Amino acid sequence: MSLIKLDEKFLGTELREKVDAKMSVAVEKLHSIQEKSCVGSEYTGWWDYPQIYGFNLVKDVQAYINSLDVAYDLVLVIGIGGSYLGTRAVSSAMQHSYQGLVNSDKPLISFLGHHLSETAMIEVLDLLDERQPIVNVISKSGTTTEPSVAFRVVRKYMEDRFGKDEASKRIIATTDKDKGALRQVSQDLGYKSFVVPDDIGGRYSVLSPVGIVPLALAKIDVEALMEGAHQVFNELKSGDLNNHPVLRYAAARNVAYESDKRIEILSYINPKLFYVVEWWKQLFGESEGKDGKGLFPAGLAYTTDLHSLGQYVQEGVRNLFETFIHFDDASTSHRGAVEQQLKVPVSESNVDQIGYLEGKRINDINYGAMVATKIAHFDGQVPCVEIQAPSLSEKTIGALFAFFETACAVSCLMLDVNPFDQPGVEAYKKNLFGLMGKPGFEDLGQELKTRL
Ligand SMILES: O=P(O)(O)OC[C@H]1O[C@](O)(CO)[C@@H](O)[C@@H]1O
Repeated sequence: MSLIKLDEKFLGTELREKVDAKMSVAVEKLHSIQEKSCVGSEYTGWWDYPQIYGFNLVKDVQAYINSLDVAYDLVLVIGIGGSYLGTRAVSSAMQHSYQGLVNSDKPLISFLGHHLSETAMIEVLDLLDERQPIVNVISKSGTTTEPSVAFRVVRKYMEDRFGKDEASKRIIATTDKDKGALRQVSQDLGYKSFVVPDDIGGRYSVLSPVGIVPLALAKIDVEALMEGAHQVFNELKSGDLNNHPVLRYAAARNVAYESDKRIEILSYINPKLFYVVEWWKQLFGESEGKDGKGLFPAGLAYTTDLHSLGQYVQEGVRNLFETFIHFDDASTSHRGAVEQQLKVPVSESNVDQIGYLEGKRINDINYGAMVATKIAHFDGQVPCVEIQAPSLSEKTIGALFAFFETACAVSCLMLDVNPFDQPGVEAYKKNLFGLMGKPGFEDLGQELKTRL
């Protein structure tokens, strides 16, 4: 039985039949990934990564962390896109939302290098002042502008505060095994370093050292994360693949696209999943949005967004396909791993007119709102599927990573696009080089300035 399930009831009969008819193609595309015969096959190192490398990686990283001779209470992750989103997805979901303000034996985790906001950088420097930081700078290419700028700022801060020797013990680099400026800097300054595998692109890299090192530093259960992913990859190696939720989700997206849907909304009812959805947006956006094709990946937080964008989803342009994501019973306390429940209190007066909810768990009301929304959206011509996972944990998030990575690659192949490149991202990067005067981009810079 699959760890993650897919409910297709509200896809509608017509689309469900179309999904059935697509399943042989989905299975064939999965096999082309497994056999490394698909387009972009040189970047399929994420497939089955837990079994091949992941569990050993976890042991190596834990051994390294146990051998650290600096104390820390803050992990600062510097990276952008696939070099930070997976880590942020897991840490936001698993740590207390007010980590740092409530009692906890776990370090705070913070992020930089994913923007160019001076104010936000200054605020992170303020935070570093309050803490004993350890820094993990992560860039596969080692040359991305945003993390390079942030790292230069933080490196100076660390060297000024701790001196070069101790700073080099508090900085860990994760980058290409031999290419790029970050590899050079870490060799020159003696940083501990980890390698981003050649055959894994940024957005598929969360289970590699890119995610495992910072998450382990933050004392998150990375072995369980790996175990969850391993379980899903294993499920996809045999059995009745025609009915496997990963492939049915990929086929449902494809069928929705062919039925003129152009936007996929990933809806969630637990605010702690915000960055899981941000991770998903990069995964599908960079993988599928090319050659003039692809569903635009959007995220909606319910019930919050029902009071802002809900009107559009119900009655705006009918080009939407919606995927709901639901974890069973997500109320475990992140302070002590003790199951906690919260019910609507009984009240003598019913002046607020919610007496009918007395004694009900908030979670049950929340799920009720999700089901109500799903039916309403289906009735408003938005075909919907629901991804159902066991209770929120490192293991289920790991399973979800494997679920979405595989579904994304299959979905792209069904659309005849390369799931593993992102040529379109270069356009803004080149323009920025031109406008900021990078050597070699002077002519482009001149030309752009005449257009301003
Ligand atoms: O790890 P790097 O090389 O800094 O790249 C970060 C991100 O930038 C991109 O190359 C472009 O957005 C992503 O694919 C990647 O996740």
